[in-house]
Amino acid sequence: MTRIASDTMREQLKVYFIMGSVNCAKPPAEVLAEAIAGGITLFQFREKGSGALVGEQKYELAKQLQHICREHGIPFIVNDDVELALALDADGVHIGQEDEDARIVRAKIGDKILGVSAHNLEEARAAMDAGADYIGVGPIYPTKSKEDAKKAQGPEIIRLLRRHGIAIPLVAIGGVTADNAGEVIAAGADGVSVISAIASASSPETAARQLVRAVQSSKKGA
Ligand SMILES: Nc1nc(C(F)(F)F)ncc1COP(=O)(O)OP(=O)(O)O
Ligand SMILES: [Mg+2]
Repeated sequence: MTRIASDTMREQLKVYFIMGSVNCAKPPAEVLAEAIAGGITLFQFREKGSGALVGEQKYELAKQLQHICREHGIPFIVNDDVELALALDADGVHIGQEDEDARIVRAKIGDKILGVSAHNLEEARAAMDAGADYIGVGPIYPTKSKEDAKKAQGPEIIRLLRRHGIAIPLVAIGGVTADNAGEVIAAGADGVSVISAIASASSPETAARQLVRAVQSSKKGA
């Protein structure tokens, strides 16, 4: 296995759905299947926050969601929990600044996809040096999906990183919706990552489809 090519990573980042059981009004498997039908390009299992599953229940839910992703050719990324990602042979992991060191995680996961959160130029450069395949930048807008989220920075942070030569695949996260996705792509993001915009929607399929359209039309306009 070799590391994912940047162009392939950029394609996969287009509409990146992140979810766990606490984010879903309907059964998570149903929400994920609908999101995939709506055209999401990547999925992250993020079982976190008050009421999140742990242990065997968390493992079983992850396996169930990974199976749905595999059936539809959608890469399955695990948030934070590197051991779970290895146990499931997931396609990759996402870690933040407060999680395990990126270099150590890269050594553990070999050529699997490694995503790293970055909030500024220094963190973005460090993530690249540590071998990240993409960076998650945000929160761009205020978010209710992450209890300890930092202050929203707006699309300007994306423009700043690109202006300083940060060319790595980059996904914007934090309060992104179909209404603001266009300005995030125009600022230089390769894709958008969402939790509640899809997970809390009455129709996750429609919500995903609207995000896909918003990203595609912004890229066409580029
Ligand atoms: N989970 C994430 N996924 C992304 C992605 F790029 F994938 F969109 N970007 C950022 C985060 C946030 O990661 P982190 O700062 O560790 O907080 P948490 O573990 O609570 O999510
Ligand atoms: Mg984390």
